[in-house]
Amino acid sequence: MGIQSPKQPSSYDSISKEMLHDHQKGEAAVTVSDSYSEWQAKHPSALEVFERMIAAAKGKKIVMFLDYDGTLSPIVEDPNKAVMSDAMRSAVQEVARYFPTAIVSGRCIDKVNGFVQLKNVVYAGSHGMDISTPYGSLKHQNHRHATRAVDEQGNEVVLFQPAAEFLPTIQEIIQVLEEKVKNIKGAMVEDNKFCISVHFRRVKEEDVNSIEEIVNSTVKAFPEFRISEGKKVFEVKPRINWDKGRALEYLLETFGFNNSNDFLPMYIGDDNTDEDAFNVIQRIGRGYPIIVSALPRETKASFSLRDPDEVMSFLLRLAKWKKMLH
Ligand SMILES: O=P(O)(O)OC[C@H]1O[C@H](O[C@H]2O[C@H](CO)[C@@H](O)[C@H](O)[C@H]2O)[C@H](O)[C@@H](O)[C@@H]1O
Repeated sequence: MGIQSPKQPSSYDSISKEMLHDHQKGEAAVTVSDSYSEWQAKHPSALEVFERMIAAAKGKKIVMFLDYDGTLSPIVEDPNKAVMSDAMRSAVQEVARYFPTAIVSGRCIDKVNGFVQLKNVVYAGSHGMDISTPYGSLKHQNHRHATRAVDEQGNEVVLFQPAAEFLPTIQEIIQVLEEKVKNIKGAMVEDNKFCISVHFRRVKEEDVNSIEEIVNSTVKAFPEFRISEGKKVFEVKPRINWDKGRALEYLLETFGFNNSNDFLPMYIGDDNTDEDAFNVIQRIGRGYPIIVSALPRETKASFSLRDPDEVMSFLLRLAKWKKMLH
């Protein structure tokens, strides 16, 4: 780790069961009883410790990983309207001018690409189960699930899709779920290509249990799938050993950092699935895991930012610092 990171709370795994029953509170995270300032003392604001962070990063190659929803765009009622502001877009573009940058989202790649609309970043969709990286300029190894392809813009890319074999079953599950939730007002099934999001943000409180039962009973018939919970959403994913943490490792290797010791990954995210990436950064013992949260919560992140506005300030500051060094 670049600078002394504060002592971490108990393991993320041990809290996941509790999370499954937390949806009535709304955000599927385990909140802690600390006040925000007590919590921040354990997870200092990345803006407040910025100078120390960059001092420790000197001479190291920062690699930036950014989650999308709740990090680059605020959480909104309608998932289709979670647009990113132009100001945030320029901040990400600026950061990506100086550091290899990846957007790692639960959304399918096409959707997140449509929101972000930047060419100088790489995209990992479906919680890291769909990674598209430009062919030729990066250090691709021989991976079983990687194939060369041409994307919609005509660029040669390498697609890494470890859950490709599940695509037909995912479509089958989507049909079943859509049929079953169609009479529950506000419920929405989102096709994220290699995973499915069943949203209940706009569902009446008394109908949330019915949604949970529908998801549980549907997925029971497909034992090769599992359910996790995010921010007012149940997510159905293939039961494979792949997550945002594994995606971070794959991307570090593809960016060419597997045999080097002068890189420093920064990962900024707000959701439970981002904890897998925070865990990897803690395990490799280098880098800055930063949680976006306006509430104290259990996390493996060492640092914090309150909301997407603070994320934007942090990104701009980082780009400005690097620009001044040039
Ligand atoms: O990994 P992420 O990029 O953070 O994506 C996680 C999920 O985000 C989206 O849902 C969440 O944001 C919506 C828009 O603000 C909100 O309406 C919803 O309640 C949240 O759960 C997205 O729609 C999901 O597909 C992603 O998996």
